[in-house]
Amino acid sequence: MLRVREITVRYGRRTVLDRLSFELPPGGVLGLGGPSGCGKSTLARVLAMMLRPAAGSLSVDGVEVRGWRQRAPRGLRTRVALLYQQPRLAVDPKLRLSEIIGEPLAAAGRPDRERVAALAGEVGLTGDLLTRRPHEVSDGQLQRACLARALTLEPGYLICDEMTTMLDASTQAHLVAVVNAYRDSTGAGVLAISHDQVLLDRWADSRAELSGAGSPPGTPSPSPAPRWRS
Ligand SMILES: Nc1ncnc2c1ncn2[C@@H]1O[C@H](COP(=O)(O)OP(=O)(O)OP(=O)(O)O)[C@@H](O)[C@H]1O
Repeated sequence: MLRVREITVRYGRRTVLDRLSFELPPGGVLGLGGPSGCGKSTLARVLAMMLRPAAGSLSVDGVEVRGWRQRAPRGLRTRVALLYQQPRLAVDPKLRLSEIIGEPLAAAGRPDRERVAALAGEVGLTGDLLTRRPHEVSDGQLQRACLARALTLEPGYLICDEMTTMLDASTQAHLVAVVNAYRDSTGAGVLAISHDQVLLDRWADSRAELSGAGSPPGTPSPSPAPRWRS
């Protein structure tokens, strides 16, 4: 279980998440919607240990997270993988696709070409694409590489933050199918964040909505707390 308890996140003086509690169980796909700016990506970054909340706690399978970003213990950090909407912001432009997919394995000190090739095949990347760099492939091909990279260390939780928003229908369907197959074979928990109600209707086993925005920058709000509905 990925569990946040009473987390508060502020950007400057603005409170975006106010004492929010939330659980992502293993084994299912939870679809998360909510109006633009309500804090969905902020929550995703907290769950991936990339953003330290001002207050509250996060636990991963019962282990409380005490360090954030690079200070999070590797064993915890690699339990949760995050996929963004814009793959170009998530990769080193100098690396070849094979190196991008293999990054987590290399960082863990166990490079594994065969695993990289197998994952590339699963996400539908042909061998000729693996030697290319990000500027030589399409957004969809790069997102496929990012998904393969996210799966290399077999995370227990996968946070898909508008993962397929910029992509054509067939790439979207393929990536969702890869995530579902991964979920089926490993029992991972998936958080699917999207504005696309049709996609969430098809993809998610359960749904939740983050609603209520914080106050505009610099102005106090009588009720900045997002409300959680499921
Ligand atoms: N690094 C930051 N510094 C300051 N404000 C930020 C930062 N990141 C996000 N915000 C603000 O916090 C609020 C929540 O942003 P967030 O990206 O979490 O919302 P969201 O629900 O994912 O929005 P969308 O659906 O449009 O992607 C927004 O008003 C945004 O402008």
